[in-house]
Amino acid sequence: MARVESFDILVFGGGKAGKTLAMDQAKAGKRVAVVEAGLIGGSCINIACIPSKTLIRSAEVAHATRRAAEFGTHADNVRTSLDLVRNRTASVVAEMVAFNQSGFDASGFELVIGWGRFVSPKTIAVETGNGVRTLTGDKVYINLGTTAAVPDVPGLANADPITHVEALQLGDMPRHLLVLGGGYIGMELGQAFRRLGADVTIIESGERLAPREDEDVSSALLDVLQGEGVNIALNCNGTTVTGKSGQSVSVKTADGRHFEGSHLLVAAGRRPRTEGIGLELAGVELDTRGFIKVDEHLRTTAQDVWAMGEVAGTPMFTHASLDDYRIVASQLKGGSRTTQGRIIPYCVFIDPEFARVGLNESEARSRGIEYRTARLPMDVVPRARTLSQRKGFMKALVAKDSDKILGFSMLGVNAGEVMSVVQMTMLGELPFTVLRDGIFAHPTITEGLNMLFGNVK
Ligand SMILES: Cc1cc2nc3c(=O)[nH]c(=O)nc-3n(C[C@H](O)[C@H](O)[C@H](O)COP(=O)(O)OP(=O)(O)OC[C@H]3O[C@@H](n4cnc5c(N)ncnc54)[C@H](O)[C@@H]3O)c2cc1C
Ligand SMILES: NC(=O)c1ccc[n+]([C@@H]2O[C@H](COP(=O)([O-])OP(=O)(O)OC[C@H]3O[C@@H](n4cnc5c(N)ncnc54)[C@H](O)[C@@H]3O)[C@@H](O)[C@H]2O)c1
Repeated sequence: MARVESFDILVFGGGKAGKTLAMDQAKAGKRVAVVEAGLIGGSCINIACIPSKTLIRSAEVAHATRRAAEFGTHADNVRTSLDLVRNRTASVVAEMVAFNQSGFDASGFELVIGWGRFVSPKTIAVETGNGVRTLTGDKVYINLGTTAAVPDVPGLANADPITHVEALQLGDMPRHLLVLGGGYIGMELGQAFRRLGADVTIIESGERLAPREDEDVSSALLDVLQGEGVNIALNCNGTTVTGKSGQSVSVKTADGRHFEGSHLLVAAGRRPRTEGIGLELAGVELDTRGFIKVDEHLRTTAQDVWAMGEVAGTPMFTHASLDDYRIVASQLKGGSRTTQGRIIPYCVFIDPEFARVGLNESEARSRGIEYRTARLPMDVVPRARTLSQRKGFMKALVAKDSDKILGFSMLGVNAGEVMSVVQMTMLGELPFTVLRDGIFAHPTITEGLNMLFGNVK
């Protein structure tokens, strides 16, 4: 039996929650190790949020340059070099990785690079470049994330589809990008590649984009994307795939539609990283969807083992994984923070952005909550006019029998930032009248909240 190295805290997977916990505990004087396959800083900075938002910014510049004449400037012969876009993305990622690495070094935890798997309760064998190391922890925290799901569509796996990982590293412009899935990744990357110069077709099995949002949101998202020439095919069921991504690929639907492209990006949801890593040897049980079963304190079914982030079924956002860190850190300090009742906002980084916090109408209805609504088209917000960014709307839900804000949705320029203002009002349990009557600087997008909440009847 290999020598077993003991730690106070052993973190399995260095995602947002895991790396933050490791730094925090190492700084507090604990002996801490993190087992990480190779992404220094986790998915967000290497292959997900940061590279995608960097690519999206390049796409915004390309789009704005093409619209330059509208603003009085002529920019002829606009062309995009995807290799330069890729280099910019890679350099932003490299800076973030270096920044994370220096934070890790300063905190003093041990980063063990290699593929890990449980070999017994609270004990992980890691295949490092220098042989296998076996580590155990008094307390173990699992933060392994998810990978792109490849749905069971005939011919799909054989077509070698790309995922977000490869899409964010392409150096040659796809002639025609087919995107399987019209969710967050499909919408964000679909619009970005269209703006960078590719033809794009999004192939979505559902009857509308973003089905968790209200129907008015789904149809506005459709208008925005179609308005820029993204071809969107809904209700695509019984699909089959032939050909190879990177050469020539085609997708057919059961009702006879047929899409031809040069590349196929699969963006059809996520799969937890729970297979083949010995969770059964550790006593860690899974739920019916294959995610790690946790309680509201993020405790797994194994003694002194917690799970955090996407692998634990937490909503798939970096800020939600960070809040999982807060929950486990609070327990280490004798606190009682839990996952119950937390408000997790989100923002889809299409342009204009879509952001939501709290309930939308369909959720309020399905929970039997009575509400009042207010709606405001972005077109009437003065700042949106000065920016020529007039698409979209704001919508708020207010309780029927009190002035409590129940939720806010916005498709519009700076939606993520405006949403945060509403979120602070909700966190402070302030009435909607604070946003109706507060003095906001003119002309900001946020001042639209005066008009929006003025529309609450
Ligand atoms: C394209 C894309 C864009 C996104 N954009 C946003 C966004 O704009 N905003 C937002 O909030 N969220 C976004 N997300 C979601 C966000 O990236 C995740 O929710 C976030 O990174 C939290 O992940 P995590 O902490 O669960 O784990 P991760 O960050 O995925 O960390 C898990 C770590 O475990 C390691 N690992 C896995 N298995 C093993 C093993 N057996 N041995 C050793 N190490 C292992 C992995 O290498 C990885 O580093 C995006 C996701 C994608 C895919
Ligand atoms: N801005 C952000 O915060 C951001 C950005 C990207 C990703 N994310 C996170 O990552 C998660 C995963 O993103 P995603 O886009 O992969 O998943 P998603 O769940 O958002 O969307 C997947 C879409 O694929 C469709 N689909 C599934 N199987 C299909 C099939 N066989 N054919 C056609 N369509 C099919 C689904 O109906 C759905 O609309 C998101 O849910 C989100 O939590 C967040």
